[in-house]
Amino acid sequence: MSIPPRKDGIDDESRESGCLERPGSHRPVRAVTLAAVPHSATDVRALLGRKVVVFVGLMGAGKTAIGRKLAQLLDLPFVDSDHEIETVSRMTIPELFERYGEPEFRALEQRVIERLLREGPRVVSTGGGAFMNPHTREAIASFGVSIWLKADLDLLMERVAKKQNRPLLKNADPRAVMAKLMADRYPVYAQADLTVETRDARRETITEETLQALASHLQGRAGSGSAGETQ
Ligand SMILES: Nc1ncnc2c1ncn2[C@@H]1O[C@H](COP(=O)(O)OP(=O)(O)O)[C@@H](O)[C@H]1O
Ligand SMILES: O=C(O)C1=C[C@@H](OP(=O)(O)O)[C@@H](O)[C@H](O)C1
Ligand SMILES: [Mg+2]
Repeated sequence: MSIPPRKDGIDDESRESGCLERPGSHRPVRAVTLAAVPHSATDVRALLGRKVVVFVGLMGAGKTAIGRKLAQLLDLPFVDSDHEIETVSRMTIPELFERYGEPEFRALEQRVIERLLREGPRVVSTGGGAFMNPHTREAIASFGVSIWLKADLDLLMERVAKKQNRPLLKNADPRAVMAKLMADRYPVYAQADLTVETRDARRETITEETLQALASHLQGRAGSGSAGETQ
């Protein structure tokens, strides 16, 4: 009794050798797919050249946390624009909002980010409202590669609940405020050069995924000479 052929039509010898024969041809074709080789941080650093990596996105997305880790991987300086604002003003963000109001905070934020962008290659994590300013967006487009770190509402709310340092959320219904900010800001964040979806995963995992997304983006630019992409 002969062994019935397998349903997929591939004989055992071909399966073991990883070679298939195309119907009507005698040239063996490799049936194995090479996994994409991850890019090293050194490659990405070289591809970046003088560009600044800029994180944008809503409060709680992890811009500060992931930006810091990515800077370590790339061996670049890390600056968080909110921390820089606090240093130059010698006030906390809530104090600035309270004493001078949001418009003053936004003006200072614009000046600080423009300076940081001119100071050479680095990773900059911005505060959630910074990218809404058209001048800041323009400066980021000239000097940087922008990454929108995108998260869902539940994750954002879980993360921001840990600290009471975000004046916009000092409200009876912070979830409704965040939902409104999502509706207002997402079309603008979508103008970033690339989007990285984040989730409840280890910082190291999200940072590595960000590195690979950045590599693909920069390689695309290097290869095609195109201005950029939005995912
Ligand atoms: N991948 C992650 N896993 C667990 N906690 C995270 C992660 N990313 C950020 N966090 C935490 O969530 C909170 C908000 O992150 P943060 O980086 O400050 O966000 P953003 O700067 O976008 O507002 C912080 O307490 C931070 O430690
Ligand atoms: O979304 C915003 O407008 C803000 C986000 C905050 O930064 P994070 O996004 O780092 O929390 C901080 O800049 C300020 O409270 C205003
Ligand atoms: Mg932050």
